[in-house]
Amino acid sequence: MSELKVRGDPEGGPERRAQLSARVAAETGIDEAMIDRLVRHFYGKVRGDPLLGPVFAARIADWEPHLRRMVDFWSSVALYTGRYHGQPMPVHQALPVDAVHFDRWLHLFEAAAGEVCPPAAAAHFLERARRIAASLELGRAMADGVMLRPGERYRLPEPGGA
Ligand code: HEM
Repeated sequence: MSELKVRGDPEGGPERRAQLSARVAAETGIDEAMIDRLVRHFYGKVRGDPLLGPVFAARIADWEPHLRRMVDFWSSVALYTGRYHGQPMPVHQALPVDAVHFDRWLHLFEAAAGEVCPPAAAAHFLERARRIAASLELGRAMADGVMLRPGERYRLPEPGGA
C-alpha cells in the first residue's frame, strides 16, 4: 500500500514549508481561523447525515478532541504546518465503509467548503480531500483483501450475500 502522506512535510524542511504555507495563504486566503470554521461546519453536517452520522456516533463520544485533531490535520494538509501526526489509514481500514460512504463524505465536504470558504480556498481543500479519500478507499479495500483496479470503486459485500 502506498504511504498516505499527510504530514505537511514536502521536500526541503521547515523553511520550504513556511514558504509554501505563505504562498497558499496568499493565493487562497486560507488561514487557521478558516480551517476551524470549515472543520466545525463540515462535522455539523456529518453528524446530522443519516448515512455517516451513525458511523461517527459509534466511535466518537467526545467531539471536541476529534474536531481539534481534524483542524491539525487540515492545517498540515492545506498549509504544510506539520501539526498532525496521526495515522488515518488504519483508522479507516477498520470502519464499515465503502464507495457510498466516501462519496457522501466528499459531497458534504464540498458543500461545507462552498459555504464557508471563498472559491480558491474551497478548490484547494477539495482537491486534497479527493486525493486522500481515493487513497483511503484503496486502503479500505485492501484491508478486505481486494485490490482495486484504476478507477474501480470499493463495494462492501452485501450482508448475507455471496
Ligand atoms: C467514508 C468516509 C469517512 C468516514 C465514515 C470517516 C470516519 C471517521 C471516524 C469515525 C474517525 C474517528 C475514528 C476514531 O477516533 O476512532 C475518523 C478519523 C479521521 N478521519 Fe475520517 N472518515 C471518512 C473519510 C475521511 C476522509 C476522506 C478523510 C481525509 C480527507 C478523513 C480524515 C480523517 C482523519 C485525519 C482522522 C483522524 C485519524 C487519527 O489521527 O486518529 N476521513 N474518520
